[in-house]
Amino acid sequence: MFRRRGPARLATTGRAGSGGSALAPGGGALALDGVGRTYRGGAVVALHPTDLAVPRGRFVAVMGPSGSGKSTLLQCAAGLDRPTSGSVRVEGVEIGSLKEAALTRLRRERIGFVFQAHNLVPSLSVAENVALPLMLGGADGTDGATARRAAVALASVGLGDRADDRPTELSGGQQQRVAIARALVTDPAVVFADEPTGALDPATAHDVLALLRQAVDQDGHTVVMVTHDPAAAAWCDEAVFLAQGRVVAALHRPDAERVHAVMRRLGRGAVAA
Ligand SMILES: Nc1ncnc2c1ncn2[C@@H]1O[C@H](COP(=O)(O)OP(=O)(O)OP(=O)(O)O)[C@@H](O)[C@H]1O
Repeated sequence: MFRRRGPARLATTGRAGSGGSALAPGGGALALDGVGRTYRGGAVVALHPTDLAVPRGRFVAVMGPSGSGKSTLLQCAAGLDRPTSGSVRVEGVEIGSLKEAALTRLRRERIGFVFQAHNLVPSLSVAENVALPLMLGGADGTDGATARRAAVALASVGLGDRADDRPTELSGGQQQRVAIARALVTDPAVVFADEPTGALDPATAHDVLALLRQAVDQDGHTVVMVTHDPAAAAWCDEAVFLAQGRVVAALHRPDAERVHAVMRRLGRGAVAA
């Protein structure tokens, strides 16, 4: 388990002989056990076998140089890609054992996604966009309960008064907040955020990160966020650093300066913390 308090740690524990790394063993919201991904019959190793356990109610940043395996890790953890080795458990459910339909349902109901491009549907209202995961899951849109859940999620991101607008009537930051409401509306086990502030100016990025932090602190959500930005990582409880497909470092309660220092080291080719 991650520790809430304690000294900063750069050290990670390796899997003997595999180069994988673990912040901590155990279950919780998300657990990767020896998850690896290769391409071209093993010629390209995007992710070496990796262990990672994320307890509920944590905000975790995944960082590392370009090509280090961040997206690969995220895609495997979120059930968007099938790893070539190891297992992923979401709330204890091993997703590799699920058939495609069950995996789709798990992704829809237990996982939230926030991407750099928010992918809102322009022809739907803001409220309808937020309700979309519920509707796709078979919710009855006419009984009021779906609309109420969407309204609560929208209010939680401060956009309760924009429910009837179209996404194009909102600013980029507001659209990203709608995307966060949409990710949270199903009360997922884990929210995966891939560069959620990559397209935003610093002030707007600040607001979006504060919302994700609030989702963790106030509502007990779990967020795993890929980011290149040390200032974004500083909002997290933990930062894990990848280099050449391996977890090579971790920071507890990271601050931007220490994150910068690790990234500088990794940029110079140092892969051992
Ligand atoms: N479909 C694929 N076929 C072959 N190699 C791939 C494929 N997808 C990813 N890779 C390789 O796997 C490695 C990790 O890629 P990944 O996209 O996970 O890195 P990343 O850290 O997310 O990079 P970035 O920060 O630039 O988005 C890279 O060397 C990449 O070229």
